[in-house]
Amino acid sequence: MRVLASAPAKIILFGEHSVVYGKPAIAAAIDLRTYVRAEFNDRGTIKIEAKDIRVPGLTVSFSEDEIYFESDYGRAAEVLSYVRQAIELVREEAGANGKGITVSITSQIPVGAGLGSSAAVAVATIGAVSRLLGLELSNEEIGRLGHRVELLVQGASSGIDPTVSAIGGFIHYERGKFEHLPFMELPIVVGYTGSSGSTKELVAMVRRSYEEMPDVIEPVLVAMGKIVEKARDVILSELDDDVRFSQLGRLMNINHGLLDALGVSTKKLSELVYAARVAGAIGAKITGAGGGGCMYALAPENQSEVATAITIAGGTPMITRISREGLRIEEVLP
Ligand SMILES: Nc1ncnc2c1ncn2[C@@H]1O[C@H](COP(=O)(O)OP(=O)(O)O)[C@@H](O)[C@H]1O
Ligand SMILES: C[C@@](O)(CCOP(=O)(O)O)CC(=O)O
Ligand SMILES: [Mg+2]
Repeated sequence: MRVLASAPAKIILFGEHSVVYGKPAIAAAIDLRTYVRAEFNDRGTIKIEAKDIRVPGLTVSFSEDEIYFESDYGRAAEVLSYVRQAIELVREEAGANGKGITVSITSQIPVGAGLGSSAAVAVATIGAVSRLLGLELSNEEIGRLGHRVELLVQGASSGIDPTVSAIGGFIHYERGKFEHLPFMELPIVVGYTGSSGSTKELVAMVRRSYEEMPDVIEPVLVAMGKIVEKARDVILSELDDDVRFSQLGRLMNINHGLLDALGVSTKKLSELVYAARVAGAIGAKITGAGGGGCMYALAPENQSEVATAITIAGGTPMITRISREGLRIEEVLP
């Protein structure tokens, strides 16, 4: 038997980092996907073929008639830990420890770019392997298992990414509880810096600041939570789109300033944010953990000008759409 599952990337519209401290956040699944194929093998091992992951540190030695490859095995094992933990967790849930499983991954999501590649790969793996083992899990339950995978690998995780990747759409999330917000076409442009940041390291960095200066950092996190509640009110309001977008844009700019205050922006991210605003975006901010990765801009009237400005500033623009669908079982072959 062979199962192919896919799960989407996401953007965090408001509230990354503060969501780890129990504050609310708003996120949407987007139309970039990670595909995971799962099948049994008879060796009793876990085998992972990750076609889009590059592991640095490969050394190749050439002698007359032989070639030797050496790689940093520790790094390779670490990079694959989301997939491995996802498989182990599902095997345990299914009472199938020791069952040989091969998974093969292809992904459209840039890695470490704030678009939730870790959650998408965990959710798609759990979806494919649970179906393979005959476990009947709802997408919501798969989101919760994805959260456990992120906790095991990162040490800390709010759970918003695996939740939105599993269930799709546009959500308000707080401490494991989510609410679907009405679907809306968001006129956004995502700008990718081309560099990556590790969520595990950035979340740990914010934690250190919090522990060193709780009186300073706590009010920043509280303000972020208030931005999210205000944004939710605006999204649910009956206001005209132009008024709603202009209020959301202002909230995005304040949220970006606070993320910068936490130290998770970079020169390049800030350059893309300012380039987008100068080109007419009504709001622009980091999305995801930061330290590289992506920003997004709200540009109801001038998406293409904003995309050009991001390119001129050295980034890669992506015009994405919200994905209503979360985890999807694409194919089950006997
Ligand atoms: N296609 C993939 N195959 C295997 N592992 C992946 C894949 N995409 C992402 N990952 C895992 O997720 C990690 C990146 O997650 P993270 O630091 O949270 O950044 P983000 O979720 O923003 O992309 C990678 O280092 C790797 O461990
Ligand atoms: C920084 C954080 O709020 C979001 C991280 O998203 P990403 O892994 O950078 O896509 C962490 C979390 O919510 O667990
Ligand atoms: Mg992640």
